Amino acid sequence: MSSSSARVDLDGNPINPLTICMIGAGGFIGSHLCEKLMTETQHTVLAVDVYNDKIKHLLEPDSLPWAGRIQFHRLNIKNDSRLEGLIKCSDLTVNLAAICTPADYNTRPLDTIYSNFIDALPVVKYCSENNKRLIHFSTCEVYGKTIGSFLPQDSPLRQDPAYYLLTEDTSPCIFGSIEKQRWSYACAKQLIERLIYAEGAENGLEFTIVRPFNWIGPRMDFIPGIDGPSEGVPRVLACFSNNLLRREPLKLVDGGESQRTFVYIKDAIEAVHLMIENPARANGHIFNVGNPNNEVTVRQLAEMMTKVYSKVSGEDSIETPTIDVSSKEFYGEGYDDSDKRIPDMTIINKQLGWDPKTSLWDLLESTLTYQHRTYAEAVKQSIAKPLAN
Ligand SMILES: NC(=O)c1ccc[n+]([C@@H]2O[C@H](COP(=O)([O-])OP(=O)(O)OC[C@H]3O[C@@H](n4cnc5c(N)ncnc54)[C@H](O)[C@@H]3O)[C@@H](O)[C@H]2O)c1
Ligand SMILES: O=c1ccn([C@@H]2O[C@H](COP(=O)(O)OP(=O)(O)O[C@H]3OC[C@@H](O)[C@H](O)[C@H]3O)[C@@H](O)[C@H]2O)c(=O)[nH]1
Repeated sequence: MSSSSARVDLDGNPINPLTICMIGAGGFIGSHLCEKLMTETQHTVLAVDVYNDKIKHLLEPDSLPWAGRIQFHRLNIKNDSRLEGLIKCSDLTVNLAAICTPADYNTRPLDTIYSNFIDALPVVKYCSENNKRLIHFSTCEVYGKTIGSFLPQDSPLRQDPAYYLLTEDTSPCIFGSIEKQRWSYACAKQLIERLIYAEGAENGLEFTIVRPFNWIGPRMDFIPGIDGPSEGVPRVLACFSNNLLRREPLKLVDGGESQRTFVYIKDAIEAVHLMIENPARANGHIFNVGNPNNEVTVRQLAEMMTKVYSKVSGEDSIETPTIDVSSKEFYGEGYDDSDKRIPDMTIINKQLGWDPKTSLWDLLESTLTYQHRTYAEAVKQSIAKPLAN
């Protein structure tokens, strides 16, 4: 659908075309957000990233209906003076750039802290100094562990939502000790949130902070040895997809007992779209964006992915579909985990009327269909190659 000038916001006001500086546009979330903005709006995107593989289909050929509304700028925001100019000539900046894979948090803690805090500082400063609106991507991980996880195992209070529901304005943020470097990411994200909030309070920065709760879907991370390093460890969707494609057991870290709520990327992108086009309702807010109805343990996720993959690939599952590994073996020293993450949806529902729609089974079915179509042949060839040599 192409938009017309008749599009209106949630309060009935016409939506004017915006120029959006999107930093990290070449990543998983960025690629879906660019796609949405190109196909359903008249906004222009200045797409900033060091990579563009995931948005190549939007950049060429020149005959695409949105040609001229998306420009790719290959730059590293760590050290590029062009950044301020791009922010200055935009109405809005969306900052997605970050190191955000848990395998990096305890093995590259310095890069993680620099990427999530230091590198975001100039973005906040340029937005504040030039009176530009900022939508900054934080994380659900700022909540850390739940209060409930510190109660005795048999305490009935563990069942009380007050002890596990994560609410933007009231929940505490509970991290592990300093040598649990897993929390360096969460801590850096929390400090940049606090800085953005302070820029709003002292200097009038118009901001929105997004806390994503495990958004998943096509183009998430990479398949090791196919479109990423063989030894790389992506997030769980890609790890399990890789295992399924290679017909290997899925590895359950520390028994797969941690719980997550997964939201379909396309539902989540709807929420960001609403934030972009409804500044009066989104400015000054922190929003959880997740799907509380899609809660599973990691073990249940593995079991469901195994079933769904069998259905979409037509292959029977292997005899031992999962194996247990310790977190030390899988991630190395200094790993720790969030126990449970249920987003409170009250604020985003009240401000933007947003609710997630897609069930976990349905989102896995469309995602694993994509994974199978995109990677199965390449994985088969990469497995066959060493034998042929
Ligand atoms: N996907 C999720 O479920 C999730 C959950 C919580 C938080 N987040 C946050 O959302 C944001 C986007 O996440 P994603 O899943 O799309 O990750 P991603 O890794 O796919 O995308 C991040 C993009 O930023 C780019 N980037 C990083 N550093 C850069 C730099 N210095 N200069 C230019 N580009 C740089 C990377 O090349 C990458 O394309 C991150 O801030 C992340 O912390 C995502
Ligand atoms: O092969 C695997 C991979 C992962 N896991 C487990 O699966 C769970 C989810 O792991 P993910 O790699 O998807 O990442 P997490 O949910 O822990 O954090 C992520 O989500 C929030 C974002 O801020 C970050 O992008 C990232 O930190 C963890 O408990 C992890 O230990 C496995 O059991 N096996």
